[in-house]
Amino acid sequence: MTVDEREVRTSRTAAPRPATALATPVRGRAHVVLPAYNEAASLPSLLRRIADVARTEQVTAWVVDDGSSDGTADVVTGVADLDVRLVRHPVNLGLGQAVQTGLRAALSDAGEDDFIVVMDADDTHDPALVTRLGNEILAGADVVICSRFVDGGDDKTAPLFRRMLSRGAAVLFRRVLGLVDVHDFTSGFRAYRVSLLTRASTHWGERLVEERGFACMVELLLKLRHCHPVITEVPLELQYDRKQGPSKLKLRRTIVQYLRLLVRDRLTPAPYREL
Ligand SMILES: Nc1nc2c(ncn2[C@@H]2O[C@H](COP(=O)(O)OP(=O)(O)O[C@H]3O[C@H](CO)[C@@H](O)[C@H](O)[C@@H]3O)[C@@H](O)[C@H]2O)c(=O)[nH]1
Repeated sequence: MTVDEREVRTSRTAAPRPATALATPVRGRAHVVLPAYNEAASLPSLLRRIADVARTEQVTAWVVDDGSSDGTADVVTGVADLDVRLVRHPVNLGLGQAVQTGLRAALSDAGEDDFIVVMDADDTHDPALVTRLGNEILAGADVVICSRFVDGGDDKTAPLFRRMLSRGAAVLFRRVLGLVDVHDFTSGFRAYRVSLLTRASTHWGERLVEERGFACMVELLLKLRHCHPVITEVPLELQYDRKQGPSKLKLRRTIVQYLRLLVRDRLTPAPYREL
């Protein structure tokens, strides 16, 4: 089975896209947002791998250095053959704020045919998938999730307790939210159509991402779902064996954040009204 023949699912809740008979879709630039906290050891290798993708794709990488103390900002400069932009938080504001900063920076520069990718900066995500993500967006997807939990995806290189957390969260969110076509709610590797993020960002402004930690990925999906996006998934083989140093995910804190997000979504629908 080739990669392209592997499972790709489309959200059943998606509203039909209006006919754009006269417009020929154009493959735009990939804006790759990399939220980074103390990733000086991993970023050089990751940026080189993104530069390889930039041989065949138009790519801008947006590194958001979130108050790192290990010289993360210093390793970002001077990557050959890659357009890299650095945005810095003077102090650590957390993953959620770094994602929001990166999305806003990329949106301010992106054209309507471009697409925005968010991926981890720890070199465990293969940037070669960016091409596949662009194809999915061109084919009509609004959100593309790189999923560990569809055919062809896996997270077997990750520690057992981390795998249990991600799978448990996926089962819980699918059941409670009824988004049955999404299999990996917490993946940090995704692509978004620019017009979708612009709409959501205009609506929510600074509140687009309120979660500070890893729950921000789920929060974004919950908010975007009110725009009735077409959501597809492509398989992700997590390359956790490339990781330098320990995970920054705090297990108990993240479980609490996931549960709080679910309760808030169920009990207070007001901020999540239709867009
Ligand atoms: N800017 C910023 N980035 C942060 C912070 N904490 C973590 N990150 C960034 O978030 C990414 C993931 O952090 P890791 O510490 O590498 O977590 P992981 O164990 O690889 O997380 C895996 O599981 C998560 C939950 O399922 C997934 O969300 C994630 O994509 C990945 O698969 C990295 O790019 C890391 O720099 C922070 O405070 N600020």
